[in-house]
Amino acid sequence: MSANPIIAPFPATRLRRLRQNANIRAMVTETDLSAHNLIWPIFVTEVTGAEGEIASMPGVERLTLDGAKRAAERAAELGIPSICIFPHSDQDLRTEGCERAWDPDNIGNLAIRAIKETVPELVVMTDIALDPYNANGHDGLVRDGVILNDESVEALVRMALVQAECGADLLGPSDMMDGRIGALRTALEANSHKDVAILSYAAKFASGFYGPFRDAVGASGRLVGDKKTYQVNPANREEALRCVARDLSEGADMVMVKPGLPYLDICREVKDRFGAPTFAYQVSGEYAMLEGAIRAGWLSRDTVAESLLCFRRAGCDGILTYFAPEVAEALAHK
Ligand SMILES: NCC(=O)CCC(=O)O
Repeated sequence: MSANPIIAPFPATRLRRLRQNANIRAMVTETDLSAHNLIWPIFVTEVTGAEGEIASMPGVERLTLDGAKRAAERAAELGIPSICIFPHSDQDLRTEGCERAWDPDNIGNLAIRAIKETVPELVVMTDIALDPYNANGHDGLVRDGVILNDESVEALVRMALVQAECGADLLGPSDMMDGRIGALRTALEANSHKDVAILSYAAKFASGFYGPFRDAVGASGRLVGDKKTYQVNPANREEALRCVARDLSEGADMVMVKPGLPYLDICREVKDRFGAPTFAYQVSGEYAMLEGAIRAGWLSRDTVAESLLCFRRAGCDGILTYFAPEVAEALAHK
C-alpha cells in the first residue's frame, strides 16, 4: 500500500464506483487464493481401528497408509503442491526416550515413503517434534519435569535425518527448542541432504487452539503440564518476531506463524519485516470453530474460503489448512 494514498474529496471520490458489479470488482481485486497456496495436513495412523473421523474435527479423518496414498493422489489432481504428515502412533509404544522418533519404519516415515512412491512430485512436508512418540506428550525430552533443550535438539536432528533419508522434501520443526534450525541445517548439509528445505514453525504460540489436534494424534490425555516453557506467550509480538529473525538467521528457508487467524497481525509483520516465504497454520481449533458453526447452520461455507483469503491479504504465501482439499475442489469448479 502506498504510504500516502491520494483521495479526492467526495463526490469526486466515490469508492462504491469500483464495487458496482462483479467485473469491475474483479478488476480491482488485490489478493487471490489458489490451490498452490495450500498445504494439506493429514493424520496417518498405525493403530488398527483408529482410522476414520476425528470427533472434534468433523470431516477430517485419521488415514491408513493406503488412505494417505489416496490423499496424495487427490492433492495432485487438485493442484495442491504439498501434504504435511502427522503421525498417530501406538500409545503403548510411546517412551520417555522417544526412540521411535528416528525409527525408519515409524508410521510417519512409512507415510513419507508411501506418498513419494505414489506421487513423487508432491512436496512431502513432515513434522519435527518428539510428541508423537513421547510418553508424556511433550515436544522435547523431559527430565525431572524439565524440558531439556540441547538433548532434545540432538534427538530432533536424528529424527530429521531419517525423515530426509525417507524422502521428505520439507521439514517442519514445530518443537520450538532453541538452536534447532542451525543444528538441522548443519546436519542436513553434512549428510548429503542439502536440498531438503526447512519450513520453521518460527512464531508458534502456546495456544489453546491446538486442542482438537491433540485428540487427533492421541496426545490429549498424555500431556503432563503445558508447553509454555518453549512456545511463545500469545501476548508477545516482539518475542515472536525475534524467533522469526533467529530462525531465518540459522538457515530456515520458510517461516510459519501458528495459530493463524487470531495472529494475522504477526503474519503481516513477519512478511513486511523479513520478506521471506511466510506461511500460517490454520490450526485444528480454527477448523473446529468454522466447521462446527457451518454444520450448525450459523455460518455459510463461504467463510472457509474467506478465511483463507484473509491469510493471503495479511501477507502469507501459503496456508496449512485442513480445508485444503475442499477449497481446492471449490476453486477448480469456479
Ligand atoms: N505441530 C502441529 C500442532 O502442534 C497443532 C496443529 C493444530 O492444532 O492443528
